[in-house]
Amino acid sequence: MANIINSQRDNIRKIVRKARKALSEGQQKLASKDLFSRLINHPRITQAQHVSVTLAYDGEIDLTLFIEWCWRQGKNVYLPMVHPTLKGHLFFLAYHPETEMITNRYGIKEPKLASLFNHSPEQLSNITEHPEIFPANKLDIVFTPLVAFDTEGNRIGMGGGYYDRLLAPWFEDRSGPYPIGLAHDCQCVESLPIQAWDVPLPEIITPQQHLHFSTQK
Ligand SMILES: Nc1nc2c(c(=O)[nH]1)N(C=O)[C@@H](CNc1ccc(C(=O)N[C@@H](CCC(=O)O)C(=O)O)cc1)CN2
Ligand SMILES: Nc1ncnc2c1ncn2[C@@H]1O[C@H](COP(=O)(O)OP(=O)(O)OP(=O)(O)O)[C@@H](O)[C@H]1O
Repeated sequence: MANIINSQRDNIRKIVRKARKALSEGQQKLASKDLFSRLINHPRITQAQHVSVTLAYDGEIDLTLFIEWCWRQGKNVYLPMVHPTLKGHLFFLAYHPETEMITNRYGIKEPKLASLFNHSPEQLSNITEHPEIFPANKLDIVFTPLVAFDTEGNRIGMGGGYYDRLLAPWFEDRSGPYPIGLAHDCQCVESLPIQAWDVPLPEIITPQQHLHFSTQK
């Protein structure tokens, strides 16, 4: 059964990734502008001080306009860094116009955490606190990337389990950072086959829609 679900999920990933990658430059630009207008008029977003975002990858919607607006507003912006040794875990690092960047194992740009390069693999596995790492539970909003979402707020991502792990405390008892999913409209499917660890989102914003879901455990 689990195998059937996994192959269905992989199929959906393949189809939706192809659809978003097929968007033209013009469609991407328009989508990015329309999403931007929605984001800057959202009360929870205008009130947030610490937000994590992502840099567009694999046809994802481009958040550059929004990121630059956050900087102008004096908000603190963070990007995920893939943990060098702990599988499936992310760190959040400050992102500003002068941040030195590197390309991670997936080909996504992320801030360079210079001092980490001096640590052994054993030391790296034990790092949870570090002056340059912003604690995830202090983020006001985690803008959550996704590959596909459905009409009940379920999402699947690229398959790393990074955001499911990160959002588990929020799902458990609303103790972690608040997630808002961001996507193109073409990433919506009718119904996703879900797994026990999947965290449904309370809100998903696309260029054309602002969806709210009542997510109960
Ligand atoms: N823009 C963005 N940044 C993000 C994420 C995301 O979904 N979008 N992530 C959200 O979790 C994390 C990265 N997660 C990822 C998980 C798997 C693959 C992946 O398998 N990519 C390629 C293979 C790349 C390679 O290994 O060379 C593939 O699917 O073919 C990519 C990213 C952190 N940063
Ligand atoms: N909270 C969790 N604790 C432990 N393992 C988890 C958790 N969430 C997901 N995983 C594991 O991560 C792997 C990938 O999960 P899944 O395919 O749902 O990722 P995804 O939703 O596509 O990725 P992401 O969450 O990064 O966007 C699975 O093998 C799953 O068991």
